[in-house]
Amino acid sequence: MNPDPFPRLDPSVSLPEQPPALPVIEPDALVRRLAGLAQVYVVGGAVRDALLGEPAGDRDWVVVGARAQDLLDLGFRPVGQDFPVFLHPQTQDEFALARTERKSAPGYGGFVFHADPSVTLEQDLLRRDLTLNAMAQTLDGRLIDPLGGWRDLRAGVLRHVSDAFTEDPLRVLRLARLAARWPQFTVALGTQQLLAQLARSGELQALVPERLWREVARAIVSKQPSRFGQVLGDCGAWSVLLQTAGLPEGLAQWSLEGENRWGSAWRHLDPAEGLGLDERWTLLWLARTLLAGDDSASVLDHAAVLQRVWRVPSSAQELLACAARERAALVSSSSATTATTASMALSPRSLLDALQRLDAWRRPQRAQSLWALVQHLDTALPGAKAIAWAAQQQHAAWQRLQALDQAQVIRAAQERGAKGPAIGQALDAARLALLQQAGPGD
Ligand SMILES: Nc1ccn([C@@H]2O[C@H](COP(=O)(O)OP(=O)(O)OP(=O)(O)O)[C@@H](O)[C@H]2O)c(=O)n1
Repeated sequence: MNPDPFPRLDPSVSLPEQPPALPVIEPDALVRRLAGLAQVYVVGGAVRDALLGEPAGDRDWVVVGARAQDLLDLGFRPVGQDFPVFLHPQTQDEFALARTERKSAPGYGGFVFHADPSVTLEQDLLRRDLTLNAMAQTLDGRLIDPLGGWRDLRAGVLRHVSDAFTEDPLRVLRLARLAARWPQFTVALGTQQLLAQLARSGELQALVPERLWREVARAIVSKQPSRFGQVLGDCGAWSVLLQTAGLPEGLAQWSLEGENRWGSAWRHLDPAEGLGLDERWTLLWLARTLLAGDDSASVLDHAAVLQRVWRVPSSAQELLACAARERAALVSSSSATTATTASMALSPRSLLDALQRLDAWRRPQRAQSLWALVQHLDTALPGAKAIAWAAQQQHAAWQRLQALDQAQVIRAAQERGAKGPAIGQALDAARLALLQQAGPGD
């Protein structure tokens, strides 16, 4: 039997029985005026993070006892028509009228809101995703926690507030992303069932690519990214998301024939300190490619399609494309695929070709990213040693070539009457000569 690919980290959150005092919020003039005519509360992640003593992100507010016109009169800006959320004109904080909501049709548009001054804070908290996100605080620092958010935070449990959790498929990804942020947290049993239900429901197909990618991206750079993959894999959402983006079923499956290739690929990201989003994203796919064995050629092609569907930023797309090209070049060079590193010394010509493929002179940062990320591949994976070794040689060649006075080479070529491509050829020859002096794989 395979060892557990996801050993739990030591619990790092140890919280007292009673919630700590929350900071008093000093309202600005506009919030003070609003608080003069309605009750205002901070809700959601800002309260949760303050209780954990973690740096808070954006502040979201709930306003009870006001009408949309009251906020408009004060100068708040509506975020959309018929949606009871407004932006503070200076801080850009979101101020939402307390509301209840009900799903009336599949997809994103299908919500009916009910926001009027009679909706209470407790009713508003009930429509939220997780208990630990359904806490509020008053300006003077009083915690309002009718749904057991503190209890679950202390116990390290990600628990849905109500069955309405399933009304928004993004919540699957939000939950998985929070699990990656606090890897020691568990998912409550009933919540696991709702995740699986959502994965089966067809609702994940309606996710807007930008929102989907935003969650994936945040998870990839969080504390233990493999927990994100694991939570999505366990509930079946991962395969649905990949298949929706066009991956064939066999490649999209979270685990196959007793093997969990996706799980193993995600695990590469856990110790990937020092790597940014683009590098980690590429590492995930490269690891999955090497784990694919015979199917490996198609994995990176499918990745290229998926990242267009998910609107992955171009810098990440380009890095993955570089990895795909380098891998193809290595596979086609038979010496590089043999098991021993001694036989994998790349010739000066092939090193120079690789630097050109990587466009290393114009995009040195991207080449460095590729060289760095492949060092995180598990060397037990077929082909991983060859890739890491090739990257080291390319990096060493690149460093050696920094000694070349390119301006001088260009001047000398011009003095000989060279123009256009001939100058490029002169540079190439000078670089090759320098690498040859140093010897292959030196
Ligand atoms: N799909 C969603 C998105 C948000 N919320 C609720 O709205 C709050 C604010 O959402 P958002 O600002 O997107 O996230 P936070 O939880 O505040 O913070 P994080 O950035 O960690 O997600 C959440 O805490 C949660 O109560 C929800 O119930 N369902």
